[in-house]
Amino acid sequence: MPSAIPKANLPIHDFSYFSNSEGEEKLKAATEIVDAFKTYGFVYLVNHSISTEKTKTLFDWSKKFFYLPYDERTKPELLCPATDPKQSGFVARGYTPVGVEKLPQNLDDQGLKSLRAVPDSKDMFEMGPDKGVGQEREPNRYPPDAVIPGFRDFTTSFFWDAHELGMDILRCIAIGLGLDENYFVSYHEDADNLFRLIRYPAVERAAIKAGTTARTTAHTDFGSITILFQDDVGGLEVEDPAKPGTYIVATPVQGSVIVNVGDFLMRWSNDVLKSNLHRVVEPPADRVLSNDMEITKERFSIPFFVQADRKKVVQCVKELEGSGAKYPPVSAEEYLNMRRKATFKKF
Ligand SMILES: O=C(O)CCC(=O)C(=O)O
Ligand SMILES: [Fe+2]
Repeated sequence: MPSAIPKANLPIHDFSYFSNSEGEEKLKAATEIVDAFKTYGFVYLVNHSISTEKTKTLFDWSKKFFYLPYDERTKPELLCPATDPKQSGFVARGYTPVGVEKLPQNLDDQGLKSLRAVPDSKDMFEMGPDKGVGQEREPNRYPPDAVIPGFRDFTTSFFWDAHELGMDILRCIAIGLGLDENYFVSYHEDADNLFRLIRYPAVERAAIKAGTTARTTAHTDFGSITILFQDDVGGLEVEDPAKPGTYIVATPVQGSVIVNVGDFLMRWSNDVLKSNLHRVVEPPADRVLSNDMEITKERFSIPFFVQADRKKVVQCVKELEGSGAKYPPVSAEEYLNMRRKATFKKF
């Protein structure tokens, strides 16, 4: 007997119903998950292929990294190239200090300037694949093994577990949309994904409330899908499609991953799948350290951005065209570079 599915404010599904079934059963499980992506753009999955134990160990490694001395994290060879004005690439690898990335809500947003005036209070460590075109284009930037022994091996192994889970989810989406199960997977052969460890430092609650600092302002993700691991602090919210401008609290659910559709896949699906706005706000009151200042707890989260092979050109899926394709063909490279360019402060 599978155990009861925990409760959440957004759809939550037992992924083993998809992974461990065939035929009609599999189709039913996939259709339910795809329905959630059509409506909310977000779904929680429990009983997926990555164990709670391994995820917990990943968070332990993330803490170890962010607790390294500041000088170790900010060595020039470790800093993300996108933070360096002399570099032309927009490739995320290595360490990004607090205040550099600002996720825009919308590329044409008139308010982008004022949004950017409020720094996102977070720092990040990002990795790509350890082999293949993604690695050749921009090698990973790790601290020396002597500084944090085992970090590189563990995160590399986790990268491939998350990639496999991503491919299973893309199969599920394809089946749920009535397509060949490898329709999307065949555009993700390079595993050119982005794996991001985030630390939101403890901040004054009043500052988040007053809007003088933010955790992550409202944005959509760029890629195909995002698989998010979060700790138990909370703060993630997803826009309520029934009431735009209001948000649903995406409470932490142990052992789950939160999966969301990115803009690239939304475009590719001719807007059948929804890429939805989300943000990270102050955590609930009980996650505030009790002292005079009301400092919110430090929060750790780990998104894994599944991204398509850069050279492949996608056009709106024929079967989803309805009364016509809404977008011209685009290569993943063109699209992702365009989005990334708008993300970093210096550009
Ligand atoms: O920290 C989180 O929970 C979400 C982060 C996020 O949305 C992102 O990095 O795109
Ligand atoms: Fe996001």
